[in-house]
Amino acid sequence: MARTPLMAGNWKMNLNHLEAIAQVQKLAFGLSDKDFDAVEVAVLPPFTDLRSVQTLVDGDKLKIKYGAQDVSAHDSGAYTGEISGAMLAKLNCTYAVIGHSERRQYHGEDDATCNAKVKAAYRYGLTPILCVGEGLDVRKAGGQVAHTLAQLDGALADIPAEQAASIVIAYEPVWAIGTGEVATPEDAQEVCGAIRARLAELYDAELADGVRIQYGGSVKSGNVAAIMAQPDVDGALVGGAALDAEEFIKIVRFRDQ
Ligand SMILES: O=C[C@H](O)COP(=O)(O)O
Repeated sequence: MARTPLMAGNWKMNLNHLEAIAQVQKLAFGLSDKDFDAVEVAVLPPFTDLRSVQTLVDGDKLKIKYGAQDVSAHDSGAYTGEISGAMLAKLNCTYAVIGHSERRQYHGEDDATCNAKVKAAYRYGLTPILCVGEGLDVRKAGGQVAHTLAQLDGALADIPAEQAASIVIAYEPVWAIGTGEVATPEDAQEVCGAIRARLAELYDAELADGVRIQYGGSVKSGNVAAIMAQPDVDGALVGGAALDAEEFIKIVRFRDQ
C-alpha cells in the first residue's frame, strides 16, 4: 500500500500565537499544491496557538493540518491545566501527540496513561501520533526493539482495529532528540520495521501495511532523505528544525535533498 508521508513539526514550548501565525503563513507561502499532493504537512503548536492556527487555516483554506502536543485522558471536569479531546476537536485539530518522551520523562506518563489518552483521542475523532522509543541505556544494551514494542503494546491495549488503522506511530529514540545525534537510517529501519511487524501480530498485515510510522530525533534537511529511503519510515516528527520555516519546507521536500 502506498502510504502518504507525514511531515509533522512539533514546536514543543516555542512560538506564541502571533509567532504561530507568522510561521504558518511562511509555510503556506513556501509550499505548493505539488508539495501537498506528495506529502501531508502538519504543525503541532502549543495549545495557546491552536485557535489562531485554526482561524488562519480555515480563512485561507490552507492544506496544512494541525494538532495538539497532548490530550487529556479525561473528558471534562476538575482537572486543572488539562485540555480535553472535545476542546481539540472543536478547534478542528486533526492530530494529538501522545506519549512524547518529554511527557514521559518530565510528567510521569507511562504506557497506561498513553493508552487512556489514545482512547480519549479516538473518542473525539482525533488521530493519535503515538510516540515510542528507547533511552540511551536501553540502546547501549541492545534492548531498543523489545523496549519500543512493549511501549506500543501498552499504548494499544484494547484499541480495536477500526481505530488502530488510522494511528500514526512516531519512533523517537530518546538519545537522538534535540541532541544533534541522529539515528542511522538502519537504526531507524530496524525499529520501525519491528513496529510494523508487531502491528501485524496485534491486528493483521493489511492494517500494519497502512499505518504510517514516523522517525523523530534530530531530523534536518541534510539527513531526511536517507531516513525516508527506509521502507518502513513514512515521515518525520520534527522538533528543532520545524521552528525554521525554510528548513521545514526542505524537509517536506525530502525527495529533492
Ligand atoms: O517531537 C519531536 C522530537 O522530539 C524530535 O525533536 P528534535 O527534532 O528537536 O530532535
